Amino acid sequence: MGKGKSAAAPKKGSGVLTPLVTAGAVLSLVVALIVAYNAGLTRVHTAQRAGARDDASGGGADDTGRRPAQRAAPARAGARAAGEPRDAIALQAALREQASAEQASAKQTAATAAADASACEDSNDSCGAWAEAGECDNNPGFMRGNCARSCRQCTPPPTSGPLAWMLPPLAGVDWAALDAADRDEPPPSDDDLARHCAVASLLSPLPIRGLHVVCALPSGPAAADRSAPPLAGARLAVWRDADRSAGGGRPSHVFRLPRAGGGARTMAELLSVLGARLRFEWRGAQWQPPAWFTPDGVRLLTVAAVSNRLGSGMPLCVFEGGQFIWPPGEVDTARKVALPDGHLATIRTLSIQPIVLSIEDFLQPDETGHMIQRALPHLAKSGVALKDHDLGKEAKEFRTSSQFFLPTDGDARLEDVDARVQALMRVPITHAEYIQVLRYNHNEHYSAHHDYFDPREYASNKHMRQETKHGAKNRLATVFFYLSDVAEGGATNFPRAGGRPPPHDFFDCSRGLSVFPQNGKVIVFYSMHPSSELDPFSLHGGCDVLNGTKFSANFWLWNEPYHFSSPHRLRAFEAYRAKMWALD
Ligand SMILES: O=C(O)CCC(=O)C(=O)O
Ligand SMILES: [Fe+2]
Repeated sequence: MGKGKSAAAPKKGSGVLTPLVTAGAVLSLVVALIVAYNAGLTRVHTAQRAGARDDASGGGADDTGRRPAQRAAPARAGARAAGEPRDAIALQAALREQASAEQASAKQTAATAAADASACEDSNDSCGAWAEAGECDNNPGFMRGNCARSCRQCTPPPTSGPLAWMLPPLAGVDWAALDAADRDEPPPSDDDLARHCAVASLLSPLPIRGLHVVCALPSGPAAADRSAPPLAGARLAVWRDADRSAGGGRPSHVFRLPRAGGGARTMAELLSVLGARLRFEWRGAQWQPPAWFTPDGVRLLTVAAVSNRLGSGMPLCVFEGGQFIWPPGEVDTARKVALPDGHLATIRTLSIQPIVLSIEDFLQPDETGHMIQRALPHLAKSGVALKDHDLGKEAKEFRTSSQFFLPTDGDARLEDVDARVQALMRVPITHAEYIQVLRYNHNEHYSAHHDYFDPREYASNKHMRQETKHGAKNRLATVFFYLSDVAEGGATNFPRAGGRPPPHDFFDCSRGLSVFPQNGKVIVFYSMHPSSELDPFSLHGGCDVLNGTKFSANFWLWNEPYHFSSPHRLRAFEAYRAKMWALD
């Protein structure tokens, strides 16, 4: 597991925990923590009591136990501008101060990018953290005026040619000359690629949309200037969409980063160059920017962090959708991942389209029984989020199980599972829903559906459209726990696995990939491509239990922070960030 420094320490005066806090501030901190804690639990319990339906409907219902939440919070100490987020939020924000990669890159951009700075700035240091905490939606009046950048209110700069992209173009770069120079350079030899680009395990036999694999080729004399900024003049090889089939294993793009203008000094500039070269698509300001990661999921926040690794021969991954997804490689590719307790789990690719992974050695023997015992007294019939074309139908036409959203706070074993899921997925636990425990009795099932909410299928559902930010925010991945053995039936079936067409019968479990229950088994599947587009091939269902009882659980991770987070999860995220976000 790679290591990196955490983002900069919280600043004094930004509503943040610092060694300088006074006794009064400590007191209000404790009060606010309790308020925030209870507010979170209350919301969840309310949702559960209301029988919140979960999964998208027929041939696609989706699960969520969530309801829009107005945050209750005490007044913030000190002056507060009208509408400024109040204390519980400031506190949540404080615990995550400068937590977001987006914020880090936005700040860097602001320093150097004249292009859109005037139109799109944050006027408060806490904007990024408030945005992470959901305040752009909860408090739009204040936030849009004061935190336009963090709320992604920015409009793209005018496009001025084929290379223009979403972020500021590098001043002084002659793109035409650069293109011509690239064309004139000899392509990298197989030997160079073999020696400097150990990318084989990251590539797949078909495109993985939005995952781009990058390595640095040995620099010629043009890039030997040691005083140059990181990566200025570096020559990169890129496998677009991690696709090894396209060019017979050779990179789809080879290009030099510009030297003029000091090269790409900020992450925004670097992404701008990459976006221009790879023709990233501009999809609107509400989408998160692409992000760089090491192949094992360390988020790289600065050009220095990228440069240091590329320079030492490490291939890197760019995720166009801004969140890490385990590169599936080939079917049967196995990777080891270190979990917080030190032991190694194994991730094995079961399917590439959709991406389905099996996780070995993840749950501990007593944990499955513990989840069942905690959930049992609360189980109630499962619901579904009816799509427009299913309105008027009943949930049981799709799904006949029982369920409970199990809070993890204050339960040491479940807090442990939280920390492990975040470490496994390389996605902050602040992006997670609580654990949805499921029970299927004899003949119970869930017809094939997606776990994501496609806003086009919920046009009449305003809440859903807001919740999904009109498409930019959604469930990214499902970590699925099997909590019991099942004598017969009860498989999870992916009818479109292997690129199959949509099924005619959403209850038919005979096609595609079937994963059979076994106590302690864990799989992961992704509802989004790395580009953050929804993946329709992730269609799946729970097949009839023919003999026995099936207990299982959904652990859903979104591509952005979920609408609330408990103090325990915020702390877990802090620990994660310190280890897995790198500034150099
Ligand atoms: O029970 C299963 O195997 C799948 C359940 C599922 O897909 C869901 O609850 O969303
Ligand atoms: Fe599902």
